Amino acid sequence: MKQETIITFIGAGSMAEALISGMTKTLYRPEQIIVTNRCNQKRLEYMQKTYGVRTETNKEKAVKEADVVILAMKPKDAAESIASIAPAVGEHQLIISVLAGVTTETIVSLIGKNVAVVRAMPNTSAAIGQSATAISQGRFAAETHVATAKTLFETVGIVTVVPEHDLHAVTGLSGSGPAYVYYLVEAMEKAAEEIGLDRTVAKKLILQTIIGAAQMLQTTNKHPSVLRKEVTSPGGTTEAGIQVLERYRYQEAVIACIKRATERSEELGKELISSSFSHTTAPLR
Ligand SMILES: NC(=O)C1=CN([C@@H]2O[C@H](COP(=O)(O)OP(=O)(O)OC[C@H]3O[C@@H](n4cnc5c(N)ncnc54)[C@H](OP(=O)(O)O)[C@@H]3O)[C@@H](O)[C@H]2O)C=CC1
Ligand SMILES: O=C(O)[C@@H]1CCC=N1
Repeated sequence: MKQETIITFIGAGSMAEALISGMTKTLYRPEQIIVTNRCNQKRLEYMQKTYGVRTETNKEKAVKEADVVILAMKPKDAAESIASIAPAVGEHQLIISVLAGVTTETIVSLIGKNVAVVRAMPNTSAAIGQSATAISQGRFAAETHVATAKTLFETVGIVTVVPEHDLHAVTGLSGSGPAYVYYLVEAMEKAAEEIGLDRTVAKKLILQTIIGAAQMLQTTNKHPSVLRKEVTSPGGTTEAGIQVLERYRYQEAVIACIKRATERSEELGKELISSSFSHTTAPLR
């Protein structure tokens, strides 16, 4: 990607911030990034002060200046938001969407032009360069557009290219994934308090336990069940603990959670279609 590429974010929330934080630490100068949102002026001031990026309240102007436009609003706001920028979008531009559930075909239809769209599903660990991102190519996107998107997301973590229908599952798995881990940590912190450990000591131990386990998975390449068995002495403490997790059907709960999140991604896409195109017969997938 050329150093002078201008990237405009439509939306300045958690995901935009995570990406901007990672991107400005690596390949991009803050001046290459323009951030817009709906109306939260304080948020734009924060983004400008924190990352040095340019901010713009005139969305059309921000879009016209861009080589790459990143859609980073909630799916429920997408119809109104994309309609408001559509007249400013040119067919030379690359549109990257991080919207959960919303297909490239829906975005092309909302813009109403044969524009290159790459759909991406990063996660908030982008903020520290540790996102697990999957991307897919829209109908009018060329390989060069995919390469541009890949380069962009590689500044904030690892990137894999998947067929678009897989992106719902990716969203349920790794898009939402950090929240499942944080939820586990919340529970471990509550448990530590109940069993009488000092909060600061417990926090330190929990954090290193998570980091250590993640790095064991990465560096040893052993199957998680093998690593689990290495911790579990017959008749010991781990076995006793895991028996309780089994009684509460821990694995079943996690599997159901990821399936439900995947299904919700599909629903979000359909909700946007039915709210945007209920009066048309536009061919959408
Ligand atoms: N959070 C996450 O972990 C992940 C999120 N995503 C996706 O990223 C997208 C954004 O999520 P997230 O950052 O969490 O959401 P936030 O609610 O944090 O941010 C949404 C942003 O969109 C802006 N916005 C709303 N309407 C418009 C509009 N009409 N024009 C321009 N901007 C608008 C809001 O501006 P204002 O404040 O002014 O209303 C706000 O800056 C979603 O589609 C989500 O599916 C994908 C992967 C992970
Ligand atoms: O919760 C959501 O809908 C978004 C998509 C993936 C993570 N956050």
